Amino acid sequence: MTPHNRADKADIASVVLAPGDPLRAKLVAEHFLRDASLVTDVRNVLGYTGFFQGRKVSVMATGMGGPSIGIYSYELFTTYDVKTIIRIGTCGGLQKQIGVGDLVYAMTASTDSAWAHQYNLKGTLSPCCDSSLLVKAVDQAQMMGYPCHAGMVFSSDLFSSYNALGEDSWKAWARMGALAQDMETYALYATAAWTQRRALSILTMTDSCVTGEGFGPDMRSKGLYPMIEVALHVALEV
Ligand SMILES: O=P(O)(O)O[C@H]1O[C@H](CO)[C@@H](O)[C@H]1O
Ligand SMILES: O=c1cc[nH]c(=O)[nH]1
Repeated sequence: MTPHNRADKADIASVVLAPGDPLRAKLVAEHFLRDASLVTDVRNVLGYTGFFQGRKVSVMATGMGGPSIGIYSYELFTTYDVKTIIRIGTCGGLQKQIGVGDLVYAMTASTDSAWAHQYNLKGTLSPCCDSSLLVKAVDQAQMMGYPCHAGMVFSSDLFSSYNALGEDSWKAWARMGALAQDMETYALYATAAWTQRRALSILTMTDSCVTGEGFGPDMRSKGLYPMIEVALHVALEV
């Protein structure tokens, strides 16, 4: 147990899928896992453990933003000895070739946060995903016929245009090649690096900053199924 997780250590699998939204964790447990049970609900941040094709898998929400996923991932990697976290998140699209619903794999993350200051590095940290997870996820998407893009994502402390620079705040990051914007990948990858564990962020592009297109309310759960399917099949192989 931790201040943020009431599960017993044995109740958390060695691989955890990690959406921001607690209700997405519930959806994965109810629609994709067998024999899933709720193992933690501290602060209504829901975590479940069940089985996917015979493999024990946990799915636990992380909340929104680096500090929030930082807490949950740190506790999972250390107290719970989790080996692999696969984030299943949504993102804003920063490039025109990325369609609404496409998968974005974060090879590395850039950030506007001060997250890496804690490590006292004499430079700039560019944390990256685990390459073996990335290769498996690319293979899975190709086999399943889901469009996917791999590259750098921008993990911000701020949601999209909710900031003083407003609507065009993402453009400098897009020019530097960021595929998409989320809020958690940087802190997750840095925490995985610090604890010497493995992580991959698989994101679904739900809101294009380029075109203004996005998922309607009905697609905000069903439209995430390809990402969930890919993540679960990657989990089978780790
Ligand atoms: O859909 P999730 O996983 O929460 O991810 C994205 O959605 C939230 C913002 O709406 C942020 O957490 C962002 O990173
Ligand atoms: O961070 C996010 C997540 C979803 N959509 C966005 O525009 N930004």
